[in-house]
Amino acid sequence: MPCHSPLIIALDHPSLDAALCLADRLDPMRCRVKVGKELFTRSGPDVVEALHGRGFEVFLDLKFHDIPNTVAGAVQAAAEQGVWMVNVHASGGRRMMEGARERLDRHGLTTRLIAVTVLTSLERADLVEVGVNEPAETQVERLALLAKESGMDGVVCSAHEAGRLRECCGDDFLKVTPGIRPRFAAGDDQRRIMTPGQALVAGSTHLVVGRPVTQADDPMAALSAIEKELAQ
Ligand SMILES: O=C(O)c1cc(=O)[nH]c(=O)n1[C@@H]1O[C@H](COP(=O)(O)O)[C@@H](O)[C@H]1O
Repeated sequence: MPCHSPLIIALDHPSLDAALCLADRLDPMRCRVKVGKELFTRSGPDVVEALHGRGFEVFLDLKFHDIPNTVAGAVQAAAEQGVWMVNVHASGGRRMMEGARERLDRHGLTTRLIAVTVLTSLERADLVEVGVNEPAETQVERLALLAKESGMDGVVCSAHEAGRLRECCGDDFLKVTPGIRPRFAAGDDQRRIMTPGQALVAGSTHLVVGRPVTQADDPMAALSAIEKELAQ
């Protein structure tokens, strides 16, 4: 059964056992799960298979960024594992994104393909240091429009930019927003943050939540508290 919740829980755990231990405390009808770089580098495809076996839809968050041929192959490999969603960096450029799209289409793979715009941990001063002399929201909009033109199903952005992207890219274009901090949680290393309720109102289609759930004494209770915030 497909999951209808907008919540994606980031399983940023150092081992397969730790990730599955957390997954076993969650309900696949009430959230999807995200497998990122650390977990995948340690556990490989086994973790994806184990999560599928437990009924979860998986967002494989490896943020591919390389020459077009390499990224197309990596995206295909991810999609062939049956993951629900995979991502690349929009700053890899049009030909990289188009190549990934074309590869999925050619093989009839329906995995959602999205592009990261500007990481939610970056603020103005960080962008200036890497040569981007514009506000984050301007760069996010530029990369989102490029991602849309290049055939992406949506983008990763902060909820602060979701509303503007709804206007320029449409409702159907996915806005997957990390940097979500429920009222009860700390900000950690995130910079462009919002509460779950505010993020949905702002135009996010999916909310990525990690530490506020995974580090909670009772992860399912934390998830319930977020659902309650969303219902308000
Ligand atoms: O692509 C992502 O998921 C991502 C993009 C981004 O801009 N910012 C961001 O935090 N993420 C991921 O979202 C998750 C956020 O985790 P918490 O900060 O613990 O809620 C982490 O797994 C990050 O890798």
